This record gives sequence, structure tokens and C-alpha cells, in this order.
Amino acid sequence: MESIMKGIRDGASVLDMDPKSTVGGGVEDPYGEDRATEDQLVTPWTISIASGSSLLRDPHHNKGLAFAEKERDAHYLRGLLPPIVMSQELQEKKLMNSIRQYQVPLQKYMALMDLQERNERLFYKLLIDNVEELLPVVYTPTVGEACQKYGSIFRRPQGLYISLKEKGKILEVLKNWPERSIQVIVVTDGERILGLGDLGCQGMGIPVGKLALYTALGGVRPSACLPITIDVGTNNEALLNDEFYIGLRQKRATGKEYAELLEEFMSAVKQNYGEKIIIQFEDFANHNAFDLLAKYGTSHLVFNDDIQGTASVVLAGVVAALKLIGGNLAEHTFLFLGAGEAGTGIAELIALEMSKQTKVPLEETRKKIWLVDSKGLIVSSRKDSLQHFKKPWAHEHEPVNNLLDAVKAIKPTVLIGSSGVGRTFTKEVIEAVASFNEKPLILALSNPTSQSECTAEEAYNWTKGRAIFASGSPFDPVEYNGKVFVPGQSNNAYIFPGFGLGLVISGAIRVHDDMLLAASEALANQVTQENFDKGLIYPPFSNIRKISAHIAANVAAKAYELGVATRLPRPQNLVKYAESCMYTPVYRNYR
Ligand SMILES: O=C([O-])CC(=O)C(=O)O
Ligand SMILES: [Mg+2]
Repeated sequence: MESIMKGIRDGASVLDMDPKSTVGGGVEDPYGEDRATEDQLVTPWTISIASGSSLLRDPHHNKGLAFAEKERDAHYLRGLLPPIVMSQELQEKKLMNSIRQYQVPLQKYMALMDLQERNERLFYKLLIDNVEELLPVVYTPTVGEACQKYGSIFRRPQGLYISLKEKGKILEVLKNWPERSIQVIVVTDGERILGLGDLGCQGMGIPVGKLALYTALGGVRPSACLPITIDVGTNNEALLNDEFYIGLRQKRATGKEYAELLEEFMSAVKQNYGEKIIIQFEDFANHNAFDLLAKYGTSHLVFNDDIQGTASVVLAGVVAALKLIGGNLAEHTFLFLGAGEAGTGIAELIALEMSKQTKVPLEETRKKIWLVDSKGLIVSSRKDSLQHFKKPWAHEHEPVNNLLDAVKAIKPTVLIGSSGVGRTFTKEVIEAVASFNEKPLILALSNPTSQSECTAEEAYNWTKGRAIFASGSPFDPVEYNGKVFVPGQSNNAYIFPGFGLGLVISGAIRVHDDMLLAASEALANQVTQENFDKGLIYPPFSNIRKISAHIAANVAAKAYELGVATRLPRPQNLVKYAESCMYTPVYRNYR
């Protein structure tokens, strides 16, 4: 009972098409009609999909009760559905009602994952229309808990698992994935999931969640997104002893064995998908993250979200915050707690921007930025024993062995937490920062909420309401002295979906630091006076698709300028073009 359906697989295909054409042409029809003419509808956009009960089980095409009478006739659905025909809007209302009944966030997460597997368009419609409410469910903090319990809540695979068992066969494994035209891969090896540590194979929740945002926030087609978890074992004893653990039951492979598997993976990906495939590294441990980025940054289109995405979002927040705290970027002094991927990545991008603004060499601008790690302030006398990514931050200073003393010695105007360790911005630390800043900028970036360096309430209380505060995971508004303070969310979710879209629409083949600066600039420009008046340094997520289009346009423009864009000719109006390419989850008509 196969029926041929002529139409676009899931709406606008972002790449390889003419924006004026309605076929794969990026222009989404708000009414879900495929208006293309018959002869435009030839392969590759003519597709064959299941009908009847298989159609109801195909999440890409299933519309549930929204199948119209004619569709029910044409696709053998008569009798398989109750008589009512329900609009997508009413389905959305019904699902939001039921999700709101759940008290436990993990139950909401599971309900949403079930929906994604049942009816993809409805899932994305919910996520897009209710982004502020649902982001904390499909993303941080709930996705962290989901990863911790992934074995127990596992129902169906949502991405590709590549373990040591697949060594020598990775290309074949990639070919097992049902979709062909992949544009973005998010890959993790599970060693540093948010600030929760080594969750091994159960890290899969992260690529799945990140890619859901690629679609909902950045408009990349769901069928172009591929979540991958590389399983080389785990050093997490609790997981190794958990009877429901889904990964390899062995200690992590390292050294040559690890490098060879990654090498095979990287070349198989390029061989299978070509050089324009985006590979986003996510939640690798420091010791692998920097090396992988350096090794593959010159041969592949790679992007490390924790180093580069986080850097770009924080730079945007800092630049926007200058409107509230005053001064130029180079006039500020930065102190970080945490000198890993996020800390050093952010520090470097801030130093780079300072250097561009002031024409002062990078080696000099770096001196405005100080980092504290588990052993204290990073200073030149520690240089020999430092990991390579910390060395640029080893400035001349006498040793200081804790954060509080470092705050007193350095007197930062901006305090940034990138440690992965919760509650490390103590009352003394925050009070010290507040003692020499009228408006201290405090960013507690570690995720999920349990790992945040301080809470929003602490930041406002301990600074007597003077802090400009943002955190990686969301906090509710706080009332202090009769005034309501709305904390911002400084999370790479603002950046990577639009950044990726920018790479896709320009056909970029490499990521360059200037593209990260371009993304930051676009995001900072989206903060309105109304946002500033509320003390916000980021625009609300409710506008994220517009924000992503602006980020994409700025990134694409930079890719053209740098000569790494392959999609020619360059579209004139890149913002409009980006918008026109974005996937929308409105149901298609199958008639
Ligand atoms: O996933 C997030 O919320 C941000 C991020 O990349 C991380 O914390 O590793
Ligand atoms: Mg991450």
C-alpha cells in the first residue's frame, strides 16, 4: 500500500536551491500548500512515503487527527482515525494543556520526546510557539537529568551510536542512517556532559537536544540534522554498575585507540556527506576538545560549541552590557573561575575583540583577562605545569590560591563562572566584587542549574540589587526590595542555531574566528532599549528565529568576505534570504 506523494520532504530545504522557487526553494508556504508546478515536482523532490497505518507511524509525515477528509481517502486512512478532523492549532493547545499537567520536568521531557517521535511537525510547532516555556524542558536544565537517567527512560534510538565495536565500519554505520542529505551533525563522546561530568553513552540526550534547537531556533530542516554519540567507554563507576546503562561497559579508551576512532569518524563523515557538512563538537572533555578543534579545524567544517559558541554568546552579552555598566570593552578587567573550554574560549574571543577595537596586539589585550582554576590564579610562575590552553593566560603576578583572594587582588569589573562547579561564587566573593563596582557584571555560566556558580537570587541579594546578572541555565525573576529583576540567559543556544544556518546558507567550508565575532555582533545588536531598561543584556528567546536570521546573515556575510563561502552568487539581502530558508512546522497538504 505505497502511495506516491509529491511534495517537499519537510518544507524548505535550506541549501542547493533558488530562493524564488517554491520547490525546495526555501520559501515556506504559510498554508502548507505545495504550490509548485507539476514539472518542478520531479526528483529529487518527488518522494515516496508510506500510506495507511504506516503513514500514521511515520513521524515526518504523520498529522494525527489533522488529516483532512480528502487525505484520509487518498492515503488509505479511512477508519484508522476517529471521525473528527482537528486543526494543528487545536492539537497544539491540547498538547500544551497535557504537558502543563505534569509536575515533574522529566515527565514533560518524556512527553515531548514521545511527540517528536510521533508527529515531528507538531513537536516543532509547540517548541517554536512556546520557546521560553519549553526550552528548559528539551534543553538545560532538564536535558541534564534526562542524560543521567537516559538508560532508564530509553525507548527508541534518536541518533547514531558509534562505539569501539564499529571501528573499521563507521562509513557503513553512517549509511544505515535513513536520511541522506545531512547538513549538521552534533557529536559528543559523553565525557563532560554540561557540568555533570562523564555520562558515557547516555550523553546522547545532548546532541538530540541541540539539534532540536537547530530546527526550532535556527530553522534547519529536521531531516538534515544527525545526532551522534561516540562511545569509547566511560569512567563513571555508577553507570558501569547500572544494569540499565546503554553504553559499552568498559573504561574509556584513550590515546591512539581514541584518536584512531575519531580519525575514522571524521574521514567517514566527510566522505559520506562532503565538505560542507557541519560537525559540531559538544561536551567533550577539555583534553580532547582543544586537540580535536585544532586538528580538524583546517580540514573540516568543525565548530566546538563549548569553546566557540559559548565564547560568542558571552562576548555578545558583555558588549551589550557596556550600555548598562559603562566604558569600552578594553577598559574592563575580567576574572574567570574555570579555565577549561568555556573559560579560555571566552577569554580569547574577548581579547580578540579588544585587540580589533583598540589595535593593541592580542598579547597585550589578554592581560586584561585573568583566570582562576582549581589551583588558584593562573600566573607566570605556574607556566611549566599548565595545560597548553591555559598558558596564554599566565600573566605576571604573585601566586594567589583562591577565588576570593584573586577577586581582591585583581579587582575585576566582570566576574565570569565557567567552572562547572555549583555555588562557588560565595557571599564573600560577590560582596567583594560589589565593593568596588557600582554595577558588577556577573555571569554564572555553568549548567545545569545545580552547577551554576550562584543563583540569580544570590547575585541580586548580595549586591543589593546592583548586579547585572546572567546565567547559563534559566532562573526565574527575583524580587529584591520591592523591585523585580529579570536574569538573562547566557547560553550558546542563542548562537549555534543561527551560526549553523549562516554556514549552511553560504555553503561555508571553514569556520573562522571572525565569524564568531560576526555572530556576537549580530546578537548584541538585537538587544533593544526596552530590554536594557529591564536590565537585560540578551533579547528574549521569544524572538529567537528573527535573531537567528540576523546571526546567520552576519555569519554568511563574513564567510563571503573571507572567501570560504561556496554558494554563489551571494544573495543580496542575506537576512531575507536566511528567513526564507527557515523550516516552518506547518503541516503540508498531501492531496
Ligand atoms: O548545553 C548547554 O546548555 C550549554 C553548553 O553547551 C554546556 O553547558 O555544555
Ligand atoms: Mg555543551
